[in-house]
Amino acid sequence: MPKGFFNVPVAKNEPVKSYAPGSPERASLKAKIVELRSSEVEIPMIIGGREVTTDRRIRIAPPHEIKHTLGYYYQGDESHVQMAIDSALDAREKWAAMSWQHRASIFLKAADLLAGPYRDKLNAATMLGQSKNAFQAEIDAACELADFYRFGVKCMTDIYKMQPESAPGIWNYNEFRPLEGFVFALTPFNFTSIAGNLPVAPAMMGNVAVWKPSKTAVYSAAVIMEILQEAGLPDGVINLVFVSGPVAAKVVFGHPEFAGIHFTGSTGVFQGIWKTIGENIYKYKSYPRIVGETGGKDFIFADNTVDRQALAIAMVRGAFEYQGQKCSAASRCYVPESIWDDVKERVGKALATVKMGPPEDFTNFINAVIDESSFDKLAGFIDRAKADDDAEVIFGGNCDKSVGYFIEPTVILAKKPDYETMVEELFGPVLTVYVYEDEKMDETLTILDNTSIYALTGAVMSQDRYNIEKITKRLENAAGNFYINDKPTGAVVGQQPFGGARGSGTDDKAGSVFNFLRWTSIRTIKENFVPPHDYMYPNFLPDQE
Ligand SMILES: NC(=O)c1ccc[n+]([C@@H]2O[C@H](COP(=O)([O-])OP(=O)(O)OC[C@H]3O[C@@H](n4cnc5c(N)ncnc54)[C@H](O)[C@@H]3O)[C@@H](O)[C@H]2O)c1
Ligand SMILES: N[C@@H](CCC=O)C(=O)O
Repeated sequence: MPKGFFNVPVAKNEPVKSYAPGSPERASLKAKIVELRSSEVEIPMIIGGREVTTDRRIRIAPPHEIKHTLGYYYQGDESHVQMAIDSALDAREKWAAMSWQHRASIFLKAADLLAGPYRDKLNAATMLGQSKNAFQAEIDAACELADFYRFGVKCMTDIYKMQPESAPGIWNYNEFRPLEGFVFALTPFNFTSIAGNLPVAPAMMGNVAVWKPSKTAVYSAAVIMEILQEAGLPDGVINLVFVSGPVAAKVVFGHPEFAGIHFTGSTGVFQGIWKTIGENIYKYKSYPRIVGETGGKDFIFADNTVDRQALAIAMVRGAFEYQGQKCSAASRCYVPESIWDDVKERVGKALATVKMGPPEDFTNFINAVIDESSFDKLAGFIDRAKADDDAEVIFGGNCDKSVGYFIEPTVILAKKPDYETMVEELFGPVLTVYVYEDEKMDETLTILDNTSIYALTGAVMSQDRYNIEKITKRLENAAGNFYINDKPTGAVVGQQPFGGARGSGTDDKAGSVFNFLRWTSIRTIKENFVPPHDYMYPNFLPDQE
């Protein structure tokens, strides 16, 4: 047990490196990319700390160069999920009993390893495996993941400090127990940091986990696991399996010791999971914690006082960084008629300079979308917009999957506010603009609020403080992360706790104390120092004559 009340190192955001021409980090990252490209890796599952292979070897290719082979991973089946659960439960007692400062040390060390000696490897794996440019890999894989681990330790200790009052003669305290059972971390392809955070946040609170990453992010997941093992994570605390979602779901959600899910991904998948958990509720020892951050239809709303150049850049960066594959990406924009021609020209000017191609060429802003099914889905929306009277493709619109899954940054002008690309999450480099009549601002805000099922991120852009205040209030429930005069992407751990409501998730705010509270079951203990020796209250005594 700890012999002292220890302060943890002060959490600070990991500084973002520039990768500018001539910088040492640029040379070192480029060398790592060459190294990773030149050898094919074999990626096993990691169950109970052991490497597990199968006879199903799946090829991994960069989305931007589908003929190149980065390596292979081994696909498991139901037996591997069961094995992962068994290993997690075997590790549970010892891990749950470990002093919190030793748990903290492991994750602080992991943060330093990934921000230091592993920075290039994790960034390069993210660039090659998920087709991210150097800057986008840096803010995600290196910085956001290091932030998740360092601020996670702060969250854990802030929670441990949450203690009740004690009246004279008694002592009350909260004990923050891990959940009884195992946690399932089910992670998406688009953020290496999210994948690395979802199994770790419960583990920091003393839980054990089964982690199933997206099949299109196995390459970087393996590096995260390597870092955690090097940081000293004991065997079985986090078990990495490569199986399909439904296979994992079948075993995990039928298990009596299933204690919680930490999910990030699409809304439909989360709703299906919630339903399955509900149907199985009688099987579980405890009520499982259900934490899910899901889809978005994120917006920018501008009025006619807006700084037009700032709006145009927010549209381009907010919609097209990482090919729009951020849950936070601006995908619908409302612009008043009086300024639209000017804004359109500025957006067009910026897009004319945007380069598209593989991330190995650091001058490319746009890389490929994640896989063929995403490419086909996006191309379908764009083709329909080209043919539809209710829409017009005003920029981009070309799609080519001959070398990799490339889709030009595309802007669609919607002639009605509920055109399909104003409503549905596309998850790609497609921004839809609706031009409203200046005098119909209030009506347009109502439309915005009612157009989609989501409420993840949104931005108001204006220079009129009355409008900023009014719109911020009016759209109170339209976004869990709301921005004023900024793009709606790029939330930083410790600064903008992240998560949405409505169809966008349970809004438990990843990387914050609100999230960490979900991974503990509090036992409150009361000790009475001098217990009474008589059952009588004073009022039972007879009146004195
Ligand atoms: N709100 C947020 O914080 C946030 C952050 C990142 C991504 N996202 C969302 O994630 C989505 C993009 O990521 P994705 O394409 O990897 O999501 P996805 O829902 O397709 O997959 C997420 C995970 O669920 C698994 N899965 C898929 N179908 C399943 C099923 N039937 N049963 C069990 N598991 C299943 C996948 O294999 C993957 O590991 C977008 O909708 C995006 O908005 C949200
Ligand atoms: N921190 C990121 C999270 C994006 C999720 O996909 C952002 O705010 O853009």
